[in-house]
Amino acid sequence: MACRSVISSSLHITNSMAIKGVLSFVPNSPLLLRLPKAATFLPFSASTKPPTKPFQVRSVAGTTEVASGFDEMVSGTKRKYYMLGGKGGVGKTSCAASLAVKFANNGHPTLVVSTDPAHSLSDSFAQDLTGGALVPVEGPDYPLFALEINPEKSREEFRNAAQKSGGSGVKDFMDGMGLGMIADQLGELKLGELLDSPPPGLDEAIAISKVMQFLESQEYSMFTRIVFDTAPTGHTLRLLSLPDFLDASIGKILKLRQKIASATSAIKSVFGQEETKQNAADKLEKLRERMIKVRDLFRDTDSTEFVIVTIPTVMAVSESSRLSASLKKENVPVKRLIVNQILPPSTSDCKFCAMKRKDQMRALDIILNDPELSSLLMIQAPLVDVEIRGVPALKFLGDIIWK
Ligand SMILES: Nc1ncnc2c1ncn2[C@@H]1O[C@H](COP(=O)(O)OP(=O)(O)OP(=O)(O)O)[C@@H](O)[C@H]1O
Repeated sequence: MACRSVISSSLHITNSMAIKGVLSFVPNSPLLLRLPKAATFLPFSASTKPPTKPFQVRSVAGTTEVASGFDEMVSGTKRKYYMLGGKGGVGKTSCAASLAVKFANNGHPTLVVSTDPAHSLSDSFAQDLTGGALVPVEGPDYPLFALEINPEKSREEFRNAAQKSGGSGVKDFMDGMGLGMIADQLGELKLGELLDSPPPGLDEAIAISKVMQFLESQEYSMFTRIVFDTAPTGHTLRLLSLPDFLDASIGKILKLRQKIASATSAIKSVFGQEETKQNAADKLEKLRERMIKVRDLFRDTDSTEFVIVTIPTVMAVSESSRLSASLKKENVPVKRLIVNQILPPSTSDCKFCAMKRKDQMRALDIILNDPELSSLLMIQAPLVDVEIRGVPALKFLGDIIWK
């Protein structure tokens, strides 16, 4: 009974949404888009108390809507990086994919990359993007390519290669992955020995090394906008603090190596061991320096921006606030906050919708009073009444969010 009432309420949400009918599926035909001539829903219904701060200036809907600053995001031909991140399931992929489509429709050859081990870019574009290579996305005016990096699978392949043909297999595999640099740096550390207990964060190292590949290789030089659909908050922060993580991992690697060395060769001269360790340390230090270069790039306000995506719930807002604080601590530029899946005011007597929206308004109020989040440009994205899949739907969402 309870279940039935939720289902009927959900249907009610769909029917009562002010943007209902904007996206409609016709069986056996492509997605039809009927773009609204003018958005008619207002940010607040009479039944919900508006947030205490002047919310309208940041509203996506209604007459007082303010742009997300897309003009600034799209201007200039110098390469720019956008990383979208936040709590799991809030709509990071949809927002990242819609931004990539928008860039590609506004003159930028664009690459969208997923570093989330649980990829959903393929689902979002309704296209198979797996395989770890660049895949062209059909539809936008300018080239749009997508890349899903699967760090866990890569590690598995790495392990297999090592088991099959020892050191050279590892080297070949790493070269193929664009990781030759890491192989060179770590070569003397006998990576095969470490595979049974890979240092924590190897996944992130693989992902970041792909980023380094973008920066250096000719193949990627055409892209003037690179959009990252990042893994949920925890992973993102580890990725951003990679040089620190490497410091810790380097320590672990050297300790492990020391253990192996003392167990297998008790008679080695102390001098010889020290020398090898010193070489290894030097090489790892070089690797760390390269990672620092990447870290600096991600902290470069001219070329990089981290966009936090959230939904209007207290839990998601709390996590976003912590993420914003951590990013600030890491000196990563953050300007925009997307609040996704906002319900329009209920135009019916649906109690569920009214309650839900009231809750959402409270969460928006918390954002506006949050010391970490209140200074960000808040972009509101409505909950739309169909799943956002495929380029036309992403274009539609992008035209709402990125103005
Ligand atoms: N504004 C919206 N209106 C309606 N549905 C939405 C909206 N934004 C996202 N969705 C839907 O919510 C689901 C989750 O979205 P998405 O995959 O973009 O989230 P995510 O944060 O990337 O998730 P994950 O952390 O699992 O990767 C998808 O089915 C997507 O179509």
